[in-house]
Amino acid sequence: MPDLSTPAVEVTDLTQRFGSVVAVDDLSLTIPPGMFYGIVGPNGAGKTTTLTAVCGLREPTSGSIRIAGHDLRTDRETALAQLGVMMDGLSLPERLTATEVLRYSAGLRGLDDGWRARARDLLEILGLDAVPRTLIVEYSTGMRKKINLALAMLHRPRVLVLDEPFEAIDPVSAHSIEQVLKQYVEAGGTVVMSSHIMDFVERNCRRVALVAGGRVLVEGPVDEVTAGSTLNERFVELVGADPVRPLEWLA
Ligand SMILES: Nc1ncnc2c1ncn2[C@@H]1O[C@H](COP(=O)(O)OP(=O)(O)OP(=O)(O)O)[C@@H](O)[C@H]1O
Repeated sequence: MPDLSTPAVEVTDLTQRFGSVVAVDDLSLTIPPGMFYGIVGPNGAGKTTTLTAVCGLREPTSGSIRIAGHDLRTDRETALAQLGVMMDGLSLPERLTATEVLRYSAGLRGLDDGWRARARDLLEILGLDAVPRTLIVEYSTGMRKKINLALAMLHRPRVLVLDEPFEAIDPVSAHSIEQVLKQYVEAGGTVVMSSHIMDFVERNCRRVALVAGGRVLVEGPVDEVTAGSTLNERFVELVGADPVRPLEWLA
């Protein structure tokens, strides 16, 4: 069972500037352990930038991050050991097969032999066991997502950080991934994920943060945030949607 007194992830006053662009603007989030936590927001809201900082992949302009109580700056190795990360753009050893990549990762992490059974299960559930000889370089976008998820889970981290995990994933695979993540949370893990799939967030996440312009617009239990509407409706209401003017050249 998770230590319920220590947040799984604590982001305090996080700011990330890129030149004159303020991608994340004094953002704070406290993510309790043992739950599905969703981060939603429009394109360019700062979701990926926030998750990139949480994973220790970029030093923020200012602010602090703690993973299961470990400060990412002062206790980096222990903080990162708590995390499994699935983000686009993370490089993979392209000339290896899925099993070889998992073996490589297990070796780097110094995992005991239990990784083999976990790897078999993950490859089977994610449907990657059907292409045992295919090299990563030959993988489709969705297959890359899946091997990244397997890599993220292989060492049984306390916290999984997933940036848009269902983008480019077919419905059957999405269903399998949803079941895997549910089991992971039931076993005490924490999933922090960004998504544009409101339906998924509403169905699975216990809490949600709606981010726009690098700030948290609203945060709380999903049913409080939705307040009787759907998450999709609340999203549009809070973020604001401009009416689309008629395109005369389509007439
Ligand atoms: N490396 C970078 N250099 C410059 N600007 C960046 C960089 N990364 C992100 N930005 C800018 O920061 C802002 C937030 O981007 P971010 O990718 O975090 O948004 P997002 O909420 O993940 O969006 P999406 O839903 O489209 O993936 C955007 O204005 C983006 O253009």
